[in-house]
Amino acid sequence: MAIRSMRKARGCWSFIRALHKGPEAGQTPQKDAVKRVFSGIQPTGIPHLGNYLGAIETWVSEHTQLSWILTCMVRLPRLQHLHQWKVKIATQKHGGTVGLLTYPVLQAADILLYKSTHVPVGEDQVQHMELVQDLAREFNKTYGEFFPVPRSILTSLKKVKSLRDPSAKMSKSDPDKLATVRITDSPEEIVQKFRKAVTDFTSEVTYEPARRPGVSNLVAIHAAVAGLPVEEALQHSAGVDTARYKLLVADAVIQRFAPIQREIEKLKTDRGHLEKVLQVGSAKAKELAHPVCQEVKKLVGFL
Ligand SMILES: Nc1ncnc2c1ncn2[C@@H]1O[C@H](COP(=O)(O)OC(=O)[C@@H](N)Cc2c[nH]c3ccccc23)[C@@H](O)[C@H]1O
Repeated sequence: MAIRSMRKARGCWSFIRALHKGPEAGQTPQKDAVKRVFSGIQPTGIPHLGNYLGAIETWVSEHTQLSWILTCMVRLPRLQHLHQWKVKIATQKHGGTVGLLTYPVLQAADILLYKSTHVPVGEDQVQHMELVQDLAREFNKTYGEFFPVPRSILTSLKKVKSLRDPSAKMSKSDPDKLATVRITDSPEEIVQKFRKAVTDFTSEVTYEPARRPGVSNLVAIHAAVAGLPVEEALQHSAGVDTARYKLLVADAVIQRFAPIQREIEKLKTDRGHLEKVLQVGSAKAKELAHPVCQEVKKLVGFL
C-alpha cells in the first residue's frame, strides 16, 4: 500500500510518502517484518536534480504533538551543534529562530509518527537522521521498546554538487540560477546549465572527486541518471572532451526527466485528481499516525 499525504504547517509543505506492508501502526518495531519508508522535502522552490537523485527517486499531521514531546527530550547543545543549523545561522544577522533550531526535531516527529523503518535521504540529512535515531533510542530506553530505530537509505549519488561550485551541494536556494538543474527545466535550460558547468583546464574526462571535483560531478550525475556504474559512464566518454561530455550528460538528464515532466504536465491539468490523492493520502496518514500518537501520550503520562 502506498500512502501519500501533504502537510502544511506554518507555511511549510512537506510531501510524505510512506510505503508499508503488513500490520498497521501501533505494533512493536524492528522485530516484525514491517518495512515502512518515509521521506520529505522542504516546501520552497522547485525540486532539483540533487533532490531527485538524493531522495525523491526512492519515494513518492499531527506532528506537532510528538514534536513537542521529543523537544523535551533533547538538550539545546545537541541542536546547536547540527551542521545545517550552523550553516543557516551564519547567513542570518539575528542569530537564528527557535523554529529553525527545533526543525530537526519536527523532522524526527515526521518520521517516528509513522514508525518508519527506512528513510531515503541525501548525505546532508544523515546528521539529522542520527538525531532521529538517538531520540528513538532515548524514548525506548525511558518508556520501553516502542519506536523502530529508522535507517537512512542513501542512493548511489548521495551528494549532487553545484554546477557552478563543485565544492558546494546543489541547492534550491542557490542565488546562481546556473548552479541548479530543476526538475521542470526545459531541455534548452538544461543544456545551457551543463554547458556553463565549472570544470577545469584538462579536456580529458576522468573521475577523481578530490582532484577534479567539477568533471567528477558530471560523471557522477551521468552515471546516476543513466543507471550505470561510474566505470561504465566513463567508457561512454572515451575520446570525448569535457565540452562535448557536458552535452552528453545534459542529454542523459533530459532523457531521464522527460517522462517525469510529461507526468507533471498531465497532473497539472487535473487538479481534482491531485486534491483527491492528497485527501486520500492524508486520511491514510492520519489512520497510521493516530494510534501511535495516542500510545505515545499514554506512555509519557499525558493520557
Ligand atoms: N545536492 C543534493 N544531493 C543529494 N541529495 C540532496 C541534495 N540536496 C537535497 N538533497 C536531498 O533531497 C531531499 C529533500 O531536500 P530538502 O533540503 O528539502 O530536505 C529537508 O530539508 C528535510 N528536512 C525535509 C524533511 C522534512 N521532514 C522529513 C522527514 C524525512 C526526510 C526528510 C524530511 C533530502 O533527502 C536531501 O538530503
